[in-house]
Amino acid sequence: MAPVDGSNLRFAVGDRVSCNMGSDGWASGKVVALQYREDHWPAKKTAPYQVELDPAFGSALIFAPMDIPKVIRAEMPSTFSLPEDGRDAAEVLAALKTEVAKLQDDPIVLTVSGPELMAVAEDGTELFVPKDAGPWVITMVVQGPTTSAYSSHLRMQLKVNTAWPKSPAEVRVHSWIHSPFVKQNGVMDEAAMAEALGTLDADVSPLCRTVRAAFSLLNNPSQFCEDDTDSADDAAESNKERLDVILKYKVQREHDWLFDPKRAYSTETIHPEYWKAYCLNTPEAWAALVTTEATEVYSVPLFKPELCKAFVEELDKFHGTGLPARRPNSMNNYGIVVNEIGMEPALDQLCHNLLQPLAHYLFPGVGSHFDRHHTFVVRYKVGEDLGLDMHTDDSDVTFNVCLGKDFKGAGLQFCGDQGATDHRKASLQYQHRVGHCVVHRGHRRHGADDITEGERLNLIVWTRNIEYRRSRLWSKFNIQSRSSGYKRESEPPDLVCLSFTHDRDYGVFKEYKGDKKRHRGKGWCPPIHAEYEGFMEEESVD
Ligand SMILES: O=C(O)CCC(=O)C(=O)O
Ligand SMILES: [Fe+2]
Repeated sequence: MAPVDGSNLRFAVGDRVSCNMGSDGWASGKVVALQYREDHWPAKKTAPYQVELDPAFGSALIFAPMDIPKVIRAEMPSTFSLPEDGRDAAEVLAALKTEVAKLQDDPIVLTVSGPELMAVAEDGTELFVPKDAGPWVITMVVQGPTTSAYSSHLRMQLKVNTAWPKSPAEVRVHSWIHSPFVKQNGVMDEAAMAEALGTLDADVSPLCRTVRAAFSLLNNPSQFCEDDTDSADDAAESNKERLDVILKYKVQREHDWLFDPKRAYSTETIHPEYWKAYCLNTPEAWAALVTTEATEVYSVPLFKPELCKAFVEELDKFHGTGLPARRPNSMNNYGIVVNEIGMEPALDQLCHNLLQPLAHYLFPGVGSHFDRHHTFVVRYKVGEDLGLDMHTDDSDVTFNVCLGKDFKGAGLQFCGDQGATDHRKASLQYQHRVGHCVVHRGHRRHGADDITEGERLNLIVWTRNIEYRRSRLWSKFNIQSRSSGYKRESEPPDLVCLSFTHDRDYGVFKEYKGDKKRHRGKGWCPPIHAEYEGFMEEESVD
């Protein structure tokens, strides 16, 4: 056990450190105390460090529960630190280009592009695109060996800064893979990467080694999980289950081309107006295409009717097989996550190639780069799910495309941004049109009105941008910071904007019917400090 004075610890009071904040990435700060204790802790419990985070991270006082590199480490060099070996950014970029060319010869790398400049948010600042000094992003599709639980193609990105290769690349896995080394946001665990890099020969280029290291962590997790082989086994099992469904369904597909990244979303299937704007990719072309439905809510024609029809037929076919489907979220009983039935490679192409430029035009910064996408279909029908309660999405930019079939009702009601004074004030009732896509920010409150006739299926793409989630802007809308950036509501809510799942005053305005009763008294909105004048909280039981 470490002596109480902390002399065994790696850092001293005043040292600059980075702390692992889970899916929020790393936050910088300085050590302010050693062997920290809180009064309510059991007698012998201490945390090795208390750390004061920098103002960019809210100046919070946190503690590091363990003195290990996964939890706390020496402050990482900033992306913008210039190389210490006398090179300038242009030289680093040239070296990177040579390395990328070598990657093309690596048999596990199917495609590679970049390096491209990326928008970043260093140390919690706003998102911005640096002019020429990096960081850069390299995008790849890598092939897993067919015998492993990870046999699918993996889309990955490497974020590389000007201190490369001294400062390692951040590896992001965009494809949905269960791995003990891929964090919730898709970033590969830095300490595990360092360990895996240490096992590889130094005679290949640093970029090839990075890819190889990531590959071995994903493919042989048990080799690196000596103390915890269970988590490696569980992850492998989950991958296997997922791939089993994909393989079983592969031989039963109605429209094989819908799964083909080269054919699914092409000039044959994409609405001609959208295709035109996409090919021109100028602000004028996008402006001519986009309809502004309300502030920050836009719509575009996206799919041809043939594509919508084929999509709906494919989903009907999948439902008919009885294969297990993963539901998109707890609010939806009949939708499915389409990445889980084998559509991920084709949807990657829709998302990263076709939708990305539109998002960049509509929401520069947050929409300028997508990391992961979570893509699913929602289904509403009389006798099944009718509509969707008011909510915000766990996405940064959401695309919602109506696939059909025939239906009445089912408007999409928009209110305000989470944490804004008009969060629960109505702003738009959007009417879905088959083939059209509505685009909005994830933090916008919205919900689907009940369907009154027919059946409705919509394809929903939730995109996420890791850099944005590291920025100050994100902490404003982040659910966990409800208590900080959240503004006081200006007035009582509009009835259409009330949520039976989230609101503390739903019962004051509306009756909880049927199954909704279980939510009474469990809401969080508005947070106490953001209550409007005259706010009354509902009684927690009937
Ligand atoms: O039904 C719709 O159109 C909206 C669905 C939605 O907002 C969601 O699934 O997050
Ligand atoms: Fe939503």
